[in-house]
Amino acid sequence: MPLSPRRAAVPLASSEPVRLEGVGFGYANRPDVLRDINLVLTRGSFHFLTGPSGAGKTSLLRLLTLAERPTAGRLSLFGSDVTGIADQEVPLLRRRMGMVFQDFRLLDHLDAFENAALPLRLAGRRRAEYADDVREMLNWVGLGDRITARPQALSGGEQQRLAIARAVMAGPDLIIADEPTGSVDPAMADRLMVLFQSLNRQGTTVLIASHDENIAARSGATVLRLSGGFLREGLG
Ligand SMILES: Nc1ncnc2c1ncn2[C@@H]1O[C@H](COP(=O)(O)OP(=O)(O)OP(=O)(O)O)[C@@H](O)[C@H]1O
Repeated sequence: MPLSPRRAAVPLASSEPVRLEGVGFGYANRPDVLRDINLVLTRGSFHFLTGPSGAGKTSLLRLLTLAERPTAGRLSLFGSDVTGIADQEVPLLRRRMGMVFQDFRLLDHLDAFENAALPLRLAGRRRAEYADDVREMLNWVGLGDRITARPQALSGGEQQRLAIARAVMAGPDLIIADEPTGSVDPAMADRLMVLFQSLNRQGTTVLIASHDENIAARSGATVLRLSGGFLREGLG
């Protein structure tokens, strides 16, 4: 098995990492993208978010990672109402999340090891404590021989795997991943799913947005579907 991320010893403040009540969202001067979204992700749940291109999957994830604020309704994370949270309060909350973005957002001046180790460094851990774990994780995602490579020297698929390694490295309470297997082949996609599932079994709440309804169905996770701005459960 891949990893045994050291989870924080502190108990979770809430058994509901995510709660949306009547949440709406729209970009300026455009029709609303999300309407009356009601969703609770309980601790240790695993959900896929599907829906056609443009349905609002990324927009919903951007609300959850606090890159955007709802234009209606109420959003709570880890038991706190964050609907109107101030920007300066966001980084601390984000430390409890592992985020995989569609454009990866790796740091170009850091090599693969340092990128993957970033959440551990931010958590104040010492390199000697985490170096073996980081190497083990990079091996697991197939980057064992690319440890000293900078992101710009990695292929799209390798960057995606590195972004996932970074997101899961510190054993976050909540993983929010946007098309995390979009740039890898099916065998690697299944391997990466094992990583998410292994963390999920340890209590991490996982939400993955994906076009790939096959991988969603195979995962056995609850599937949520966005269509016309509304959310419903189930495939198709
Ligand atoms: N920054 C923005 N400003 C204005 N409109 C936006 C912005 N980002 C997205 N949109 C629009 O919001 C709608 C939802 O986009 P979003 O990226 O959330 O969909 P998606 O389901 O993630 O799509 P995809 O599967 O193609 O990534 C689309 O109509 C899109 O054009």
